[in-house]
Amino acid sequence: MNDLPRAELPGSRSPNPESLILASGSPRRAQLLSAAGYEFSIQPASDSAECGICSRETAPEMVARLAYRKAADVVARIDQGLVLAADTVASCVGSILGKPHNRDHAEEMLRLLSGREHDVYTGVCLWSRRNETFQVDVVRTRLRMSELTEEQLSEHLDSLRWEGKAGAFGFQDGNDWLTIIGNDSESNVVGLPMERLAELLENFERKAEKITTPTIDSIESSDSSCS
Ligand SMILES: Cc1cn([C@H]2C[C@H](O)[C@@H](COP(=O)(O)OP(=O)(O)OP(=O)(O)O)O2)c(=O)[nH]c1=O
Repeated sequence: MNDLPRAELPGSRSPNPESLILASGSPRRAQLLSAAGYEFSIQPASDSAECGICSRETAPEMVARLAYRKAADVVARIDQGLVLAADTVASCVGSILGKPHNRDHAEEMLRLLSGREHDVYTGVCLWSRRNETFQVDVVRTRLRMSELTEEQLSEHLDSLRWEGKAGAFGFQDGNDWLTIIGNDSESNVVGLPMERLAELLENFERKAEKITTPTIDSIESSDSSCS
């Protein structure tokens, strides 16, 4: 056991002795972790960890891969700690919607989502530097967006609340045209599935995989069509 302060892991019977490092620049992820009482430091992954497109990937495969890449990027820069990385996208009628590049892109996404049900996926990667083990998981939340009027669309685009948000909307912004279907996780939409995260942290030592296993290849595809 080292001398670092322990990560506070609510609900955990044996707290992980490694300090928790959030590998994210997302203010929403930091807020969710703080609100749940976790102690952590922040080291965002570099932008290059998030690039890479593979046309054959599904949304859950993509968020798993990107969460893994973001964690790996930060792990390479630290000597100790338990790294937590995540990636969130929306998925609707076969299209994967990440963060919009500009207003037109945001409008295109919202017109696709308008009046439809869609899924938000968040991939989470926990990676122990001490043990060189990792675990990746993906959580889905199903939502419905009411048909947007032209006025609602313009108001939302003008507000710029779409910036930096997958699918060009923020569930946390309290829009009455967005609802979660069933009991799916709300925090998952905003960037971290807190209920699943607590379970992952609780069971991490038992379920994490050694870094040298072939599982890595299934996450970090070496396929040449994926750059
Ligand atoms: C769907 C949705 C996404 N989001 C946000 C969460 C994420 O910050 C963002 C998706 O982009 P991500 O690439 O997952 O995260 P990020 O670039 O903001 O931060 P980092 O890579 O450093 O971790 O969209 C909301 O805030 N509300 C929502 O309702």
